[in-house]
Amino acid sequence: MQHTDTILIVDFGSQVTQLIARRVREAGVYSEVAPFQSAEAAFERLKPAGIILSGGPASVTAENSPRAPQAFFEAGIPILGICYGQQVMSAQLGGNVVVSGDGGEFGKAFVDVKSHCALFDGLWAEGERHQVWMSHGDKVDAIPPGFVPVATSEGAPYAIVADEARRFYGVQFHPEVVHTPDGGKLIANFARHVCGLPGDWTMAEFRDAKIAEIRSQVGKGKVICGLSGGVDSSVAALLIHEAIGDQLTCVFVDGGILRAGEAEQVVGLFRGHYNIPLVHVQAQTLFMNGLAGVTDPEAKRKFIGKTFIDVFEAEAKKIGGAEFLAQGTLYPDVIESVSFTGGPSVTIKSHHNVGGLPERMNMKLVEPLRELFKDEVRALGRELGLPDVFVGRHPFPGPGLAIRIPGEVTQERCDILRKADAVYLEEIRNAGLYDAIWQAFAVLLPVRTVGVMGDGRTYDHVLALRAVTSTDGMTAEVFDFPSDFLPRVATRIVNEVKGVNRVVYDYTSKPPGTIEWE
Ligand SMILES: Nc1ncnc2c1ncn2[C@@H]1O[C@H](COP(=O)(O)OP(=O)(O)OP(=O)(O)O)[C@@H](O)[C@H]1O
Ligand SMILES: O=c1[nH]c(=O)c2[nH+]cn([C@@H]3O[C@H](COP(=O)(O)O)[C@@H](O)[C@H]3O)c2[nH]1
Ligand SMILES: NC(=O)CC[C@H](N)C(=O)O
Ligand SMILES: [Mg+2]
Repeated sequence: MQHTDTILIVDFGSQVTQLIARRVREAGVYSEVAPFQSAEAAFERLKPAGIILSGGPASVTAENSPRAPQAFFEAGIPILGICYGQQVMSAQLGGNVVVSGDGGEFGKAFVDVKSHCALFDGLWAEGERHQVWMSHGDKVDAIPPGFVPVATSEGAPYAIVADEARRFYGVQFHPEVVHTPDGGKLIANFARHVCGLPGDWTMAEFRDAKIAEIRSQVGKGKVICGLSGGVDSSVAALLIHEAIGDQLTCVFVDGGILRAGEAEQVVGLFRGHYNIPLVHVQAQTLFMNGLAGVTDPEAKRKFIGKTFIDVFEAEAKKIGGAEFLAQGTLYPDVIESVSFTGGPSVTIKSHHNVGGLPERMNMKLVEPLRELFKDEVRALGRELGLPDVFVGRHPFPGPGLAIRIPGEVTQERCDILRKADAVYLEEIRNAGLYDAIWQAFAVLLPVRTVGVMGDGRTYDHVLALRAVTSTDGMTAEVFDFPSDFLPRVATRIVNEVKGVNRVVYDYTSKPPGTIEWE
């Protein structure tokens, strides 16, 4: 893709680098992330109007720690260094970085604005104090020639530094995370005001650029698209269909780990709205047999990821072969499974469509949504005219009910969970709460407790209910139901679902919990 008006983000391995890209896109400016190892090539290709250096886990003080290409500092374009990015810029331009003796700053902090710089235009004024989010062990203790400190914090005398002549800025905190309330505006000021970009980039442009990219990747080849009926794969399928028309076949897999009525609903809705060939594969036996005896969450995920691919490959054969497999992979799937850059960030869980993929794949991947977050995909879906029933659906993970049954997954347990989950979702819809919640589901625990029903003793499963709000699935808050709601659901479930005699609610936010239990 050739873009003018681009910002290049150099990734040093931070867990939140893509959030920088997202904030820049929110400011109406296109941006691309490149790992520091290949940043020079990306620079040549994009000819960016500005550069942002990300945070990262390394210490600038360590031997052989990553550096930015020195030529970037001589290119005459604005640079914003964030955390590690600020530290590396300081080290490379003649300042100094030390490991702070008192262990650093982690979490909420405040900066005091000491003097003005272009990042603050229309936003912050001298003498004000603002909340930011810090996560650093090292700090800059001498700034390079040309820089002045423009804001300080308790733990970082150089919380924000600026060299207005060269348009270089460094911040020790993370403006890209929501816990820095004005962070998005600081990044927008950098992208539009400092770099002088118009801020007119839109999802419509993303759509056009991706369609061109898909055409050039696929050529005359055939594509199989794993379609779950979720918003991600539906958007991916539409985009690919716009690009290559009848070279595309969609495949919906029912492995017995779907919710009640889901297969009929998805296949019906999709066939009702679109004229795209859709194969409905019944693979319940294959999945259930393979899951027998598997209790480790990562082993479940890897088995499911591999089995999905086996099914896709078998279907590809039936249509005379397909060179490409399309998936609705999003950025959060990627960041939690593997580091985006192959760099040093840590694996949290193997999403079935990324870290759960088998090592040898016969088909090449087409993943047009790989850089996007869920709410951006929803915006793209609306852009493509996807009906609200698809756009507004709660996310549902590919490994489905299997990762909501800690311990062994059996047909019987899936059936119990399916029933309980359906009651919970029905009550949520009846209460008009579906759209206020980001994701809601039940988890069947491998724990039995004693109860009393009809004067008899019961000894049955515990069911946990979860509901969260979120914008992108990277962080989540517990949903606060009206006080009569959960008791009503609990009563219905215990009365209607044989095998469950106790219901509990999960109050854990993400972090420290994840949304799913496995
Ligand atoms: N039952 C399924 N059949 C075929 N492909 C699937 C199935 N479940 C998941 N996939 C594939 O795995 C990808 C990732 O799943 P994921 O759940 O993240 O996305 P989604 O289902 O499209 O959207 P959502 O996150 O809203 O549920 C999907 O985009 C799709 O390509
Ligand atoms: O397609 C998917 N394949 C997976 O393997 C997978 N694991 C988690 N999820 C979904 O991702 C979001 C974040 O979930 P976690 O906080 O549990 O990581 C939530 O929306 C989860 O439902 C998955 N989606
Ligand atoms: N978040 C970061 O970029 C941290 C930078 C560096 N590793 C430090 O601890 O200071
Ligand atoms: Mg899904």
